[in-house]
Amino acid sequence: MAFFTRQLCRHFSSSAVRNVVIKNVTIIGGGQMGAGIAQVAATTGHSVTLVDTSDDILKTAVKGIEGSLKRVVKKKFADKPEAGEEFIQKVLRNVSTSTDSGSAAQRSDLVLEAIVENLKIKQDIFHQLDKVAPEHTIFASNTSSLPITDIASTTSRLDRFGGLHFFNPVPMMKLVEVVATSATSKETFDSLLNFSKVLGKTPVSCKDSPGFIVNRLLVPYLVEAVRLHERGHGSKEDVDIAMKLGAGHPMGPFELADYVGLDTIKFIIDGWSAKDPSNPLFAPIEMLNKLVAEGKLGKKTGEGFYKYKRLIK
Ligand SMILES: CCCCCCCCCCCCCC(=O)CC(=O)SCCNC(=O)CCNC(=O)[C@H](O)C(C)(C)COP(=O)(O)OP(=O)(O)OC[C@H]1O[C@@H](n2cnc3c(N)ncnc32)[C@H](O)[C@@H]1OP(=O)(O)O
Ligand SMILES: NC(=O)C1=CN([C@@H]2O[C@H](COP(=O)(O)OP(=O)(O)OC[C@H]3O[C@@H](n4cnc5c(N)ncnc54)[C@H](O)[C@@H]3O)[C@@H](O)[C@H]2O)C=CC1
Repeated sequence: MAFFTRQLCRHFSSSAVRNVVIKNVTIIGGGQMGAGIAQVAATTGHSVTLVDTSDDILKTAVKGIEGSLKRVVKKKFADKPEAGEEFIQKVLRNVSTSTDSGSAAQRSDLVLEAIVENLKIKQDIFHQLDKVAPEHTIFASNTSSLPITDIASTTSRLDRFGGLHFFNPVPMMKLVEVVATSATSKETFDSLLNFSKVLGKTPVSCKDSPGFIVNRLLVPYLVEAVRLHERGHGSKEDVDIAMKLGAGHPMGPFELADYVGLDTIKFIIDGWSAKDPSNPLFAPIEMLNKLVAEGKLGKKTGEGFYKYKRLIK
């Protein structure tokens, strides 16, 4: 039946592809974001294949998903630990792993990419997958900062390409920014919007403009926090306390930067700086560059702006 559906879909011209009901999902990248998205998609009954470059990374990703599910069931099944364990096993059965993105994509309604924030690497992956994925398959990127139009440009399915920008930690954060390029079809956009809702998230519609909505506003705030500190106008600790107690943020800017990952932040700043070199917002951030050069990438490596006892997974 799946084979028949695939063949049928191959016969559609791209403009004839209807709304795709997303059931089988391939997620490329099993890091913080990919693992979180896989967890939420599997929890909501999707069949998920998580792809990364090695089995070791994938093992760590699945362990991370299990750990996060344990936190979820502690609440959800507080009085029924056995039902909680059953729930975890049921969700995990919906997740398979692979180092072969091509064969995973062949079985997918949606290929969602959550790999390093590097345009060329993202473009190369989608270029390869475009050749093997069924005609109806929608491609989407979870990029924080790169134009979806640029990522999609190496494929022949511009109408079936959009942005699905999740927030970290994915199981807790309710927002998804659904991004349409000028070429994204209405059917594709509606399918992505609907998928976000089925995941239990609240989607907002975004144009393919730098930073979409949240990061357009968040990045200047985070940059100004670090500049303020570099000018000697406040310690990291005081800046974080101030923004938590004075502005009601759950994390201060330095805590949040460590949580996002300083390598990812550096990719974002360097990428925007290359595009807009005279913009003072993107001038090099010495503290950030030094920490990344030392491999101190934030909470995920145990040290960033702060030191952590327990690594997050
Ligand atoms: C300064 C540097 C300058 C650099 C400038 C450049 C800037 C460029 C930046 C670009 C950023 C790009 C990132 C991006 O694209 C978009 C993003 O994702 S931005 C990040 C958005 N996320 C946030 O803002 C997170 C804010 N924090 C929180 O909401 C909370 O702190 C958090 C929910 C993470 C944790 O809550 P907290 O109360 O602090 O801690 P607890 O550990 O007690 O957790 C509370 C509650 O939540 C459960 N939980 C937490 N994490 C998970 C998980 N992963 N899985 C399952 N459950 C989880 C936990 O179990 C607790 O449950 P209880 O029942 O309440 O005990
Ligand atoms: N960290 C955050 O708070 C957020 C990040 N994002 C975006 O999500 C994407 C991923 O970010 P994170 O999960 O934080 O990064 P991460 O560093 O935790 O994970 C990236 C994963 O991609 C894998 N990978 C790299 N190249 C690959 C390839 N060619 N094929 C398959 N897997 C590959 C890596 O092995 C790693 O496991 C980035 O585009 C980032 O901008 C979006 C929202 C929030």
